[in-house]
Amino acid sequence: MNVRRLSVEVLESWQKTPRYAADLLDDKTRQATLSGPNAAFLHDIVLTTLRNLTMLDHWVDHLTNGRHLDHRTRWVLRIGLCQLMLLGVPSHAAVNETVATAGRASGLVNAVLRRAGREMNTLLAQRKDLPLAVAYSQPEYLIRRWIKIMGKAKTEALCQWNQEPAETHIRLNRLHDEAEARLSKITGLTAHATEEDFFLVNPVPREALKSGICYAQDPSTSIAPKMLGARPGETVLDACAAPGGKTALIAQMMVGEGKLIACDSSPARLNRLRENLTRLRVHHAQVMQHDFLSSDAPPFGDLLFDRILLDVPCSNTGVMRRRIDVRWRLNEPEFAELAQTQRGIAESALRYLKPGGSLVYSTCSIDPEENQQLVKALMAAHPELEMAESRLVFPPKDQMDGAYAARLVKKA
Ligand SMILES: C[S@@+](CC[C@H](N)C(=O)[O-])C[C@H]1O[C@@H](n2cnc3c(N)ncnc32)[C@H](O)[C@@H]1O
Repeated sequence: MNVRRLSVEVLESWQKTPRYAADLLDDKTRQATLSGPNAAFLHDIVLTTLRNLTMLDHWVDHLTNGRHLDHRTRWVLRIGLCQLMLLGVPSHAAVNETVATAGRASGLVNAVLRRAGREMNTLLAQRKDLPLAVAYSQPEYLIRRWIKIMGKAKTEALCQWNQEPAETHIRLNRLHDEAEARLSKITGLTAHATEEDFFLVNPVPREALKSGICYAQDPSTSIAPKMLGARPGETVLDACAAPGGKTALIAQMMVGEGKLIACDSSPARLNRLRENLTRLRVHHAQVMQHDFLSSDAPPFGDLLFDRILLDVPCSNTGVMRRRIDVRWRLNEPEFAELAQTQRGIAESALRYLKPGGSLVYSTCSIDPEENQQLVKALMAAHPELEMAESRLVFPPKDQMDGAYAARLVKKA
């Protein structure tokens, strides 16, 4: 099984389809029945290549003297350089195995990778002098936008953060009676310093996740549900709920008492939400399909809620380390489009908030257009709203995924 050939296949289909790299990797791993070190190596090559795409292209262009290359040859060179320059694969293995996948371009690939071996130290040393967009492989418009928002030092810290492979955290699911006892027997868990019931895991405890005693989620995902502060007996709406990480935590806080309605507009994502809630033993949530941008009456009728969580769709700029596709799929006009969607969902959901009730608006974005500016405009249009608290998580400072949450109270 040639892992290099498989990685080129995954990267070529990533370029042709809008599918996520992680999903393509899962499919390929299954089809090729890869496991253990081979599966891990395939993941490493593909994700490291995508995370360093601009840097690798800079090297490809230098080492080929700017020669025009077909798509496949470029991917072969990128994965070859990725192994040599970034993954520390011994040069004979990186060169020979990559050349073997190159077909008619094998002569060129061989010459370029051998030249890279000779120039490696110089090329790596030159990285620090390159523009941030090249050295950290982030789109130029994002770098410009971030420098304007937060200055160069914080932008560089964020770029550095985004280049590290993401760690996996799990949350202990207290709705499962045996969760605590069973989790205590698992090795490789480190309790999170500040977020209760969250653990850094290595390796990922797949059987424990399947059994529902825990759920894979970053500690930052608990901020909005905790800010919402749902209590037993209340009537609570999670308006954009799928796949359900936050719904499950809200359900745990309500200890099964009261009314919890979990909505989402996407039927496919609602299926995942139902599966997750069943596995996590969330029995009292009612799952309903509703598009908060449509003029349809909501399936929960004229119910008003004590608390509403609005975990709206967003740019995902807080989770770019984890979601490698984001930087290459997002474009600048989308920020304004997203803000319009977010505002529309917020306007619609506000109608169902009781006087005296709380609405938590949250995103996994670090961009003010989707966060502070949006909430400010919403409050300006709704003088009945008061800001109770807000928090922006900045990954390099807080050492977790980026997120924003603001709790707005509707005056009684
Ligand atoms: C950030 S995700 C929610 C994540 C979820 N809260 C969790 O913790 O697992 C945003 C969700 O909003 C849903 N969504 C997008 N537009 C919507 C709309 N107009 N009305 C309701 N849900 C919508 C998407 O399908 C997506 O599942």
